Amino acid sequence: MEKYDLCVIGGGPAGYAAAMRAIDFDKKVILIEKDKLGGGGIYNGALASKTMWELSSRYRKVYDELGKDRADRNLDITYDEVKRTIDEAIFDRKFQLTCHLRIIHAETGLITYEKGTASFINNHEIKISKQDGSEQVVYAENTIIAAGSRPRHLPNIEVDEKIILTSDGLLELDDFPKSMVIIGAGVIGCEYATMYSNFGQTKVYIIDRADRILPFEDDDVSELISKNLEEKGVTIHRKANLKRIEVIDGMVEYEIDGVNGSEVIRVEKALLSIGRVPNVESLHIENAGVKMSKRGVHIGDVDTQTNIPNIYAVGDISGRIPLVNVGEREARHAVVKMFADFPVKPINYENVSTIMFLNPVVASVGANEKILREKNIPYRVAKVDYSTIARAITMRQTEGFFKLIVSDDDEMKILGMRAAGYHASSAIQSIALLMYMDKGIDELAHMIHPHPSIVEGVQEAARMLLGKSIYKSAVFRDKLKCYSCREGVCKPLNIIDESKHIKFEEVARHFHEGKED
Ligand SMILES: Cc1cc2nc3c(=O)[nH]c(=O)nc-3n(C[C@H](O)[C@H](O)[C@H](O)COP(=O)(O)OP(=O)(O)OC[C@H]3O[C@@H](n4cnc5c(N)ncnc54)[C@H](O)[C@@H]3O)c2cc1C
Ligand SMILES: NC(=O)c1ccc[n+]([C@@H]2O[C@H](COP(=O)([O-])OP(=O)(O)OC[C@H]3O[C@@H](n4cnc5c(N)ncnc54)[C@H](O)[C@@H]3O)[C@@H](O)[C@H]2O)c1
Repeated sequence: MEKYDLCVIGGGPAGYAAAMRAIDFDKKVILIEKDKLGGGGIYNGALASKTMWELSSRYRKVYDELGKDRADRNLDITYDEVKRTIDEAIFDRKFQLTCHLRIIHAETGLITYEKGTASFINNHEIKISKQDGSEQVVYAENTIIAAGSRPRHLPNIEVDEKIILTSDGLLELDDFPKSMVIIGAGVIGCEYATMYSNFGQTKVYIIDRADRILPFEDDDVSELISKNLEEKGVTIHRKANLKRIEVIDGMVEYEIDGVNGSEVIRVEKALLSIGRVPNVESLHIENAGVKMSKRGVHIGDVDTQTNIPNIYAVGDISGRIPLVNVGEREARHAVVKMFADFPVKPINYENVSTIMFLNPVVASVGANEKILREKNIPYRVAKVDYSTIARAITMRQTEGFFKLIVSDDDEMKILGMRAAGYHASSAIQSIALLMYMDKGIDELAHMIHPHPSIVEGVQEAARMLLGKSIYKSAVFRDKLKCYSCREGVCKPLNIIDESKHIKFEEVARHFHEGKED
């Protein structure tokens, strides 16, 4: 029986990162993948969907800038063309990962790649069941489970991936559906609602049982995204209870109880996007003695380690935060914990940055107001509207905001940021780094940022909290906000004496009437 220092189960982003980090420690590794190298990081997941989002956003921008009449005549796009672009992106990434793996194998002899389904015989022996029916058993000193997740189904909804689909089947369609209902207005639901409505060939309906889309986000984020979806013709069913959904004459008929009472609607396709579940079943973790977490929903409770000391769980299967960047981080961490001869600090999940690919992009790090209110943590907020940022004005993209959240004390420790708007994703990293380095906002306020740049808006937010912003929140009240919140009560900060307050609108009218320059 072949022996390895490390067996990695699953060749998605987490598994691949684990295998490559183990090479750094000169360890002998076997990477087992049952389907395609790259997993959900490439296929039907991050890379594929973001390629579609990029194309749909560029398409929509050109469409809007040309104006409907000209755009309708000149801007035809077919689903085949969309899929071709996605396939090209998939190929590029797949090609890179595969060639890289092969070269590492040839040059170091440390890594073996096996295609097959892995399952535990015990905590050191793993069986690989191959597509040709053959089986192989390997011995591993340590194992990392990185078997990922799959879309959650509902017991009363039969998914055929042709008419009723999940994100696994959506990109296999032959054409743009004329109409589609999306069940679940979380990240996947809202991202696909954005993409399909951007292309303008699909009437999109979106259902959530919560009272708003993206229910885990603050109201301002949710409202901005809802407004833009609705402007593009998306119907949002809020607080909706899906009573029935069935395929009738090749069409999807669904019935909801919502704020408008009971409604029955027929559409061409349905997308189910109500969360994901870990791929545990094929692994037979019980043979190795690995237990599900205390909550029973994931494995690997203690800083990526399972209850069996030589077995770790990383990425989506760990059930913490299902993101590529988190999976890769957990994977690298688990390998270091396993092989390093120095102490390793536990992973800090407080400063994970994410981007939701919507209209506009929403980038996040750390806590939002909702989380802090739920935990009863006092906080201060500075919110800067894009319309006050020079770069946004030059881009003629003035929709969006930066919301910087800090602790409600003299230290003003950064607790989180939400950035919604053009280039928002490139602005989040400076805050993530400050959080990682446990720094306050002083450093940010004093740096000299390039001009004009969108990150000047983040800096202005920091300055506003320190009471030294260029624009004062008491003047541009609808564009700048600075307040503190404690036990559910929020109070404005930096306010000019109310009795002396001059309305901005009055000055603006005077400016226009006097034709001042
Ligand atoms: C539509 C969509 C969009 C997304 N967009 C983003 C995004 O923009 N940014 C982001 O960070 N994340 C995004 N995600 C999430 C991201 O794709 C996942 O978090 C990431 O792929 C998880 O990586 P993983 O390695 O843990 O699992 P996976 O990528 O699921 O890979 C697990 C692999 O394990 C294999 N496997 C399973 N069981 C076995 C077994 N018994 N033996 C051998 N192999 C096995 C599977 O075939 C699979 O290849 C998106 C997800 C979806 C669905
Ligand atoms: N850009 C990104 O980073 C990105 C993109 C896509 C996916 N992802 C990852 O994938 C994960 C899964 O995404 P997701 O959208 O499937 O899950 P999600 O947790 O983001 O959203 C699920 C939504 O479904 C709703 N819901 C649950 N049960 C329902 C029911 N019975 N009827 C109606 N609505 C119901 C919930 O209220 C929620 O809004 C995300 O948590 C995210 O980490 C990330």
